[in-house]
Amino acid sequence: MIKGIFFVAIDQSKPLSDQGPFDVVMHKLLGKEWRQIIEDYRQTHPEVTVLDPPDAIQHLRNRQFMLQAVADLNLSDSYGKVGVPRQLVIKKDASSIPDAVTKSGLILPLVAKPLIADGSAKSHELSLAFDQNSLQKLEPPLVLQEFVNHGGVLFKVYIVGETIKVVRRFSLPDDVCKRELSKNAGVYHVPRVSCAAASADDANLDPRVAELPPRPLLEKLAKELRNRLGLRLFNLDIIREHGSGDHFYVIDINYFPGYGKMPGYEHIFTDFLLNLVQGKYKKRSC
Ligand SMILES: Nc1ncnc2c1ncn2[C@@H]1O[C@H](COP(=O)(O)OP(=O)(O)OP(=O)(O)O)[C@@H](O)[C@H]1O
Ligand SMILES: [Mg+2]
Repeated sequence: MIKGIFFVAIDQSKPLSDQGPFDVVMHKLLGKEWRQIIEDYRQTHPEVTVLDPPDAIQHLRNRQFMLQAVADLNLSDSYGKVGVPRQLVIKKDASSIPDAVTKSGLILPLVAKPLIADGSAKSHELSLAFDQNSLQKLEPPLVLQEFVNHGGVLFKVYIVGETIKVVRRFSLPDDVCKRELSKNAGVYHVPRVSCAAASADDANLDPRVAELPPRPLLEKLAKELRNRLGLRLFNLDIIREHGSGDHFYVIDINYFPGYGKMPGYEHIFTDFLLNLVQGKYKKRSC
């Protein structure tokens, strides 16, 4: 029987005083970091199932390491290839960026992403740098990623245990660089396009852009990443390189994404939790 489910979520964009009562009590009374709180709770309550280990969740908060598992996997089969954009980490000193970019061989335009992605608004403020001079206007610590042309469509792949759901979303258009360059050279602040409620499902899109990634490819990718990341509840943002047909890039991985936007989430989640409990009981009775 499921007695209760606690999803411990700390909203990093708000001060602790504005958090829900559970988090505040935990923090204020114990004065500990959230990971330690869960670890301690797990030790003293062995009957409780922790859905995903705190350290594995923490790993996804750093964009330097977030996509490493996908790069290591280097997935390529008859259905397509999955990689990650080439990227460079800049920890400090904005004036060193132009040189570092030249040495790395990265090709402009570059997407600049804050190094830490912790759910706060600031950590999701992205910029596009079009020219060498504008690079020193960026604010480290950050990750610089090559912009991959992808036809303005992104695939959000939701993973809940062994279930996968894919939805199409609008993304940055390929000509954003040309358009912004004609207005003013420099740094363009990227709006949070993929969070917009609008789905791209009904839009009149070029079928070569809109076609979902092949199911067998996604299944293989999800299975491998579940194991490599050690997580069950996450999503992948995937784009298809424009004109490549079957070359995909994972550009972002989020832990416990907004599942409310995943079609059929009520049933999927209920089944996931019930399977978990049944699995636990089976183990106990063996
Ligand atoms: N390497 C890239 N090439 C092309 N477009 C990119 C690239 N990286 C990011 N983008 C665009 O920027 C958007 C946001 O990037 P990303 O998902 O990495 O950041 P985020 O902070 O997690 O944003 P969000 O929370 O909106 O997903 C993507 O949805 C996509 O439109
Ligand atoms: Mg994203």
